[in-house]
Amino acid sequence: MALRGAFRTRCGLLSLLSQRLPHGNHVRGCVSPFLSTHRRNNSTAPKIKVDFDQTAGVSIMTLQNPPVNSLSLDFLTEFCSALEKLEMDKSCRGVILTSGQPKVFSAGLDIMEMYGKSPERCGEFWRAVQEMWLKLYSSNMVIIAAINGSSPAGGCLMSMTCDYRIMADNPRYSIGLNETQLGIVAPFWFKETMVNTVGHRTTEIALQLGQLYSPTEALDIGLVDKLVPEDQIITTATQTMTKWLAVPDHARQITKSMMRKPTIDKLMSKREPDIQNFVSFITKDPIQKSLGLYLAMLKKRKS
Ligand SMILES: CC/C=C\C/C=C\C/C=C\C=C\CC(=O)SCCNC(=O)CCNC(=O)[C@H](O)C(C)(C)COP(=O)(O)OP(=O)(O)OC[C@H]1O[C@@H](n2cnc3c(N)ncnc32)[C@H](O)[C@@H]1OP(=O)(O)O
Repeated sequence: MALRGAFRTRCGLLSLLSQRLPHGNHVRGCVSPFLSTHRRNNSTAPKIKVDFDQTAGVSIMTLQNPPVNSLSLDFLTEFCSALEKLEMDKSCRGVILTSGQPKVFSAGLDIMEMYGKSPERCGEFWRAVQEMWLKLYSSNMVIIAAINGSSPAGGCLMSMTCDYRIMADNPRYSIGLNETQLGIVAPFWFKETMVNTVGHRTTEIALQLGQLYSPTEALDIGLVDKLVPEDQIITTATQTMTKWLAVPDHARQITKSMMRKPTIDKLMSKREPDIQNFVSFITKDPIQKSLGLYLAMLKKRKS
């Protein structure tokens, strides 16, 4: 049933894009799903900047994958490797995640990684998405998200893996799991991460509608924990970190694990079927057509 519903994607995509277009700039006419070019970030520049304050034991990880910090395979690989290094460094007890790109924390999974790719490549990509989630969600460090821009879908997932979320109080920004609006389905571990964050009923509504929330709405439902003016986001995250690091590590870590272990264990025991499920879903023709349309519309709304 879920798959059948998800195949009715054209309508969902169009309605999402027309909702998102600023100031009545609606999609006009028919958009070709065929994309001959797409500006890619093929740069070899580091996609993650790590600034470690040895005295405080805190690293700031700045996401810098222009233009919108989409989670590509390269980005995820570099991110996991940087996080693993910090995890293994006993002098690093806390991480602040933030974006180096204007207006966007992360645009979520890189749609180009799911469009027109071989099943093998899609599988490799999905394993990297799982790995990012597993590393963040099970980290022994305190992780605080300093959400200084929009954070849809995978960007919201990334934020929800953190222990505390501070968002810039700018009504132009939005956050949420909007997958259904793209005609795709948030996997069970996305869903459970959201349930663990905002509760079952709120998640049920949010996921079915593919709802994106303004910062004020996100604060209301508990999707973020604090709103601050954008220029205060890092100082607030640093102050919050000091409070969290005042708690003895072992007690905090065991408590965190107790809260999150059932969800982590569930994905660990279903990793391969979850990859197969994703590959078989995403490579279906109707899903591919929808993703193509969505990408084309993302570009078109600029012109
Ligand atoms: C039964 C179930 C079985 C299995 C499970 C199956 C499926 C689950 C599968 C997938 C789950 C996916 C989760 C995701 O994360 S999907 C990604 C969703 N993301 C979005 O919808 C965000 C789209 N982007 C935006 O809304 C905006 O770009 C923005 C608000 C983030 C920023 O707006 P701006 O106005 O600042 O920037 P733009 O001009 O829109 O974009 C600039 C540039 O970047 C390109 N782009 C934007 N987002 C993405 C993206 N996610 N991936 C790739 N590329 C992206 C955009 O096209 C522009 O490109 P050009 O400069 O025109 O080349």
